Amino acid sequence: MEHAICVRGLTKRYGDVQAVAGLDLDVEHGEVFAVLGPNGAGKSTTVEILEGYRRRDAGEVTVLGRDPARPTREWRSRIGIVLQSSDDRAELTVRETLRHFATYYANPRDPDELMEQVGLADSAGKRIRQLSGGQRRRVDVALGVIGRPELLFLDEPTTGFDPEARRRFWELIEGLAHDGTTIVLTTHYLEEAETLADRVAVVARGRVVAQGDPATLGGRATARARVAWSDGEIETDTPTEVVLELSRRYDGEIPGLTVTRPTLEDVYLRLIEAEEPSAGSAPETPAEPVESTP
Ligand SMILES: Nc1ncnc2c1ncn2[C@@H]1O[C@H](COP(=O)(O)OP(=O)(O)OP(=O)(O)O)[C@@H](O)[C@H]1O
Repeated sequence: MEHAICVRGLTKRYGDVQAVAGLDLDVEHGEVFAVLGPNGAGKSTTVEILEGYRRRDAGEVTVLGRDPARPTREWRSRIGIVLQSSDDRAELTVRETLRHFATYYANPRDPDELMEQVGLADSAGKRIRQLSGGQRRRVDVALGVIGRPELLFLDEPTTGFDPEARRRFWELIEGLAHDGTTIVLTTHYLEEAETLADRVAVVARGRVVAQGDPATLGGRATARARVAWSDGEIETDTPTEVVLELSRRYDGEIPGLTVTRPTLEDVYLRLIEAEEPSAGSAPETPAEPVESTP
């Protein structure tokens, strides 16, 4: 079967800024795919092109079998989008909002069940403008999934969530993924990507610089382990031997023992640093935005 999303050689320029610079990407049906990258890397631009809300300059793009530059109503109804927050329904209650949006779809989720799932049941009668930032975000997510989309785009979905709300949200996403929804997620939370994503892509300067299973990205699983204890630490390829040796030395329990491998954040930061223009060389783009002449 063809990929849910297929991108080859995608480019997009805004004036002097090359926002997307030859990006390749495949997302399989049913997977959770996280797009990581620093501010300005080109993530939102790419996702907006995939959603059919931004024109590309060049490249081949297929989303659910169609070119998103030529969207149809039927194609749009198969896609759910959660943007970086919207306030336009401020005077309606949560329940009214969900019921209203449910009428747009042929086979919507039940609004009451959905409010329960996203943790909004207690706020059902509140007006949107009375909600906290985190609660509004849950409304956004509920609206993104109410039409049972095959493909769901989530743009930084848990920004502003407290830890408990984030956990509940992750459970909701895991449930959707379990039911077969393909999910594309942009996030700055590495833990979120690690928890939810089957695969991640790291985008820097408009290109994918690494992609794969978050557990093995950038050689993570085979990287040297760090064994630390209260009197020292060592990097090693054979942590078991080191621990056995230490155990003999201490004749039992090793005080303060930890054995760690690079975290996803370690690997991510290394990849991003490698992409930054090296110190002393001239940057490709000015650090400060310059006024473009009309
Ligand atoms: N509408 C626009 N007009 C001009 N430049 C833009 C526009 N949208 C984005 N850019 C520029 O394109 C580059 C990529 O931006 P984009 O929003 O795609 O990055 P991002 O990876 O999503 O960043 P963030 O993590 O901050 O959301 C940036 O340099 C940005 O300033």
